[in-house]
Amino acid sequence: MLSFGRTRTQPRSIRSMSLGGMDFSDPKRKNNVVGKILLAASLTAVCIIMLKQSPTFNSPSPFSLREDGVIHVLVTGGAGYIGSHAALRLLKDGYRVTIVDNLSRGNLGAVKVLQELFPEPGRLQFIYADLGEPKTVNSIFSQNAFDAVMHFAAVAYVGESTVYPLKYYHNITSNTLVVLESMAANDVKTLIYSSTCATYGEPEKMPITEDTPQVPINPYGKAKKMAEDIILDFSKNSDMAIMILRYFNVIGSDPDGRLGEAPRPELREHGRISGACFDAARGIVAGLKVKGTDYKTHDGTCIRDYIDVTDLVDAHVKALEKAIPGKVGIYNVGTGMGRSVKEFVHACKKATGVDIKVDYLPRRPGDYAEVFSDPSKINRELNWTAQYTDLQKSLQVAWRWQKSHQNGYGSPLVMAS
Ligand SMILES: O=c1ccn([C@@H]2O[C@H](COP(=O)(O)OP(=O)(O)O[C@H]3OC[C@@H](O)[C@H](O)[C@H]3O)[C@@H](O)[C@H]2O)c(=O)[nH]1
Repeated sequence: MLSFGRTRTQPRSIRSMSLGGMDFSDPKRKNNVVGKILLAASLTAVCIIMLKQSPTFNSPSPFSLREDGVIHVLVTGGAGYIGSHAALRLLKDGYRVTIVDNLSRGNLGAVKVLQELFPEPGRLQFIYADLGEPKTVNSIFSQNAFDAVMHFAAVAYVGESTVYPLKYYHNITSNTLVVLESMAANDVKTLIYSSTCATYGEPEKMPITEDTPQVPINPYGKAKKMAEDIILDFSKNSDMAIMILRYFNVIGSDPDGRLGEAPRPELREHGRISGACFDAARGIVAGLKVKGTDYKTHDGTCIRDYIDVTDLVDAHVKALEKAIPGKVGIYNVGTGMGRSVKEFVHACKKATGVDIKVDYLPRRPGDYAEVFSDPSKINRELNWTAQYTDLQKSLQVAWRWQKSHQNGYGSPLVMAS
């Protein structure tokens, strides 16, 4: 039985939740008032349609009808790549899940997939909201009895963070503060926080342990480090159970092909290496741009530790199960193996069967030469070990989804059919 051994006042219905939490901070959208209004109108329509189709819509909210002690997890960013995979795993394991997402980076189509897999009343609810709005967030918390929060929602491109640093500090650091304040105000006792290897910067010694000094070198890593610091300071006078997971480079997708990674095409220039390789393999872009060949590594390209998303969400569930009140656990989540960008591209060519054209460009601002993890602490303390360590196989699985979803989930604001 998934229970935290405590009873809470059961939540009221969320169906009247405002749709006002939209993120218009993207500089490209700023001056487009008409665009904002149209987007707001279409999102409102789409979300209402989705909620009407949702098994959780019919009143009263099934979430207010259950007294069965099932653990209720708030998954922020649950429409995104990692968040949706985590929500799938939680639902499969019998948890009750609420996804909060502003759809600025995530996809409604991913939520629809989850709803179709778990249509039973009281399993999954979706709330469209922006974590940058404290009042909205607090009302979501006060209307639901969350037992735990997995806080994934975040912008997460190193390159983009160097161009729009304020967006990163706001979206990552400030929004984490909002979530933490709402958790504290509503007595939510467990937090699993998505942090990153980017908080370490460019350490002199490899592999990276949790004691390696954190000296981030880009706004993304700095914003996450600041969020970690806020959480750590808060924890000193709190009985909240907290786990901070520092991910290395996440790849792959659901082995059963239900979910995948669908980054925004308009952010392609900032996108991660896996998406860039797949775009090149599909011929959507002319070729892959490898950014930097003069690093002090064995082949001149950056070295990263690629962790499969299935392993990553497993680490989250283990962290949730083993979180201890009043304590903070900090863990690297990686394979312990470093691979260069050139090695990654080679694996991607094999996985896709496409001889991807490669162009070599200068370094990307904010990049560090080499990071890979020492995962022994999480192996030992959470009994977690990466299982999907064959890079080519992980990329093959992701490529299958990419090929069968040429347009991702379709428009991010509509449901996959
Ligand atoms: O098109 C591309 C994209 C990326 N790259 C290179 O590939 C390497 C990996 O870059 P990615 O953008 O995929 O990933 P990063 O290492 O910058 O950060 C990533 O890992 C840590 C996570 O927490 C971050 O959210 C994630 O963005 C870098 O050397 C980068 O310069 C290219 O050569 N071409």
